Amino acid sequence: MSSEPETDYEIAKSVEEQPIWEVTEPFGLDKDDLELYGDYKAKISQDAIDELLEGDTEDGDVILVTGMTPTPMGEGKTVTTVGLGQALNQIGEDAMIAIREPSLGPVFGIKGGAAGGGWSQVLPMEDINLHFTGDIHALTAAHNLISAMLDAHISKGNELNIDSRSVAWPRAVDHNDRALRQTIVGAGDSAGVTRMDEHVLTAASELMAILCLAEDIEDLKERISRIIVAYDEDGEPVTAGDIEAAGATAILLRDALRPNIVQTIEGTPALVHGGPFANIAHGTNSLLADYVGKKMGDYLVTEAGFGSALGGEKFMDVVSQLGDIEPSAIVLVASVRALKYHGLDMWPFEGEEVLQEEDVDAVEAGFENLDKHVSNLRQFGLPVTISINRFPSDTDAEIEAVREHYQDMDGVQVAESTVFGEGGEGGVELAEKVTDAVENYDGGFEPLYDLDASLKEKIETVATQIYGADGVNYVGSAEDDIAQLEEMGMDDVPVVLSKTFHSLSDDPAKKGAPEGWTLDVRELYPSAGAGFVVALTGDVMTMPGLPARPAAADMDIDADGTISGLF
Ligand SMILES: Nc1ncnc2c1ncn2[C@@H]1O[C@H](COP(=O)(O)OP(=O)(O)O)[C@@H](O)[C@H]1O
Ligand SMILES: O=COP(=O)(O)O
Ligand SMILES: [Mg+2]
Repeated sequence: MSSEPETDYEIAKSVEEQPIWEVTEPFGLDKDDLELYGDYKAKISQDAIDELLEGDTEDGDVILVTGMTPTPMGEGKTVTTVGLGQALNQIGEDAMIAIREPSLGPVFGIKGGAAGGGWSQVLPMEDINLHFTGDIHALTAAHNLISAMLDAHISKGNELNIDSRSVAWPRAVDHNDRALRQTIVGAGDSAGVTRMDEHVLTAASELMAILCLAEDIEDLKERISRIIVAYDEDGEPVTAGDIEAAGATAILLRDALRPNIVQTIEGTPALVHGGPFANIAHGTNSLLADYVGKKMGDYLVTEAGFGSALGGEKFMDVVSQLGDIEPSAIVLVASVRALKYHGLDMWPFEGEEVLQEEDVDAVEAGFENLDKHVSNLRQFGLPVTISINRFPSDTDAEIEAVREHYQDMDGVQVAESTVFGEGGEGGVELAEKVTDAVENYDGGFEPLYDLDASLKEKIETVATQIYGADGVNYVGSAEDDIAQLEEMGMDDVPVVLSKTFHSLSDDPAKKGAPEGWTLDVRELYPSAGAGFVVALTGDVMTMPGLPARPAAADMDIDADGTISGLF
């Protein structure tokens, strides 16, 4: 290792971690409240969760970190969440953070880990990016138990008269493996029914969403039993409860339901729990982690995936209406590289090198995208602070251009953040501006739609007011799906729109703030256990694929267990 640690892994290994109970103690959790997984990782015990949630401690303020439409590399929401949490503690506040658990898919794929980076990471990063406390493995096992019980039912008498062509429950795996997108199961099993099947990434499993929304074991089991796994010959839904899978599935998730707690590089307590992506699911960590976090701290900094039109919108229209949580302030992460990516209208993505050359004109041309995210977020009645996440190649002229463009804009403030390179110290301006915004917040938060609006009204509200579409085309099975959902009484729930994260529109090639287009919704299906409806647009993959040379190709481990290539 060179004198100065350089990679995320080297920086993480250069830090002396504290025993996790010493990190949580000042925030009200002592060693007896934790179920230790070694000295640096723990789950919070059910008794401690119950005590926190039933206690009369006032909830802290929730700061939601979202972002502009990102390059495929990501623009630093997780880094900013960790860095801002550290910065708030540096300025004397009691702040917690809550983030999602990384999936092995992107870790070994393109994007790499999701434990932050530089001097704003959660530790132990290699555990968190790999097996952590086993929650995602438990989810995968639980998901596939339902699949196995469903196929056993179909091939052993099929008492429920399931139409094997209408199975609605895929299999799951926690890898980006395009070869598993469409599969044939039951081949060669003489008693079995050979049928088409598919695999989703575990992050896209409805069980992941359920784990992130369930409040206790009873709620978990009840949600699982509501999962629609297939339809019978009369088109009636068949649930996981109908095939008697709810109890066993809940057993497999018993421990996974409890939030994990670790620490940041600077010793800020970090809840890491659940991992739905925001393009194919609702995109934020578990409600239980949020509930515990806002009891433990005066501030809870949490992130929602991809750009604000995906994770941000879903946090405020879906999560805040399904759970007891709402933000008091928004941090909108912007980067010079993403502004240039939009300003240069770059698609397909040509790599970060092109975006590292100084180009103030391209930065200014990219404001179209960031302006749209600002105006979108202001519709929710929340104060917005733009955090310019400074990368090493950014120049003062580029940063100044961003500051100038937003410093006099109504309803928004701007701060430069160097938390990647400097940890909490690099986020003091951001922390001071965000706490100021929270203090002056008038409590005007409102989701964009009421739950009693029709499914079409909800979809059209998001499409026109957030994505910038002129309207919505219902193609494929969408109209029939809506009719069936209304008949099932699944129309008074939030809608999770599944859409590309590369654009505000449903066309990944369109950068900036596309106008004069219509959103195509091609299919809708119920997530009856999670309590929302998913609407599919474009050709978003619930099973991403690996590139020809994935990040995994550069990973290695040496004789003493030192890992390289994990970032
Ligand atoms: N200011 C920065 N300088 C250098 N690298 C950064 C910076 N911010 C983020 N990164 C890196 O960019 C990638 C995306 O950051 P991340 O916080 O995961 O983004 P997001 O959560 O928005 O997807 C990670 O590899 C991270 O380490
Ligand atoms: O769901 C996506 O999350 P990130 O934007 O943090 O990668
Ligand atoms: Mg992230």
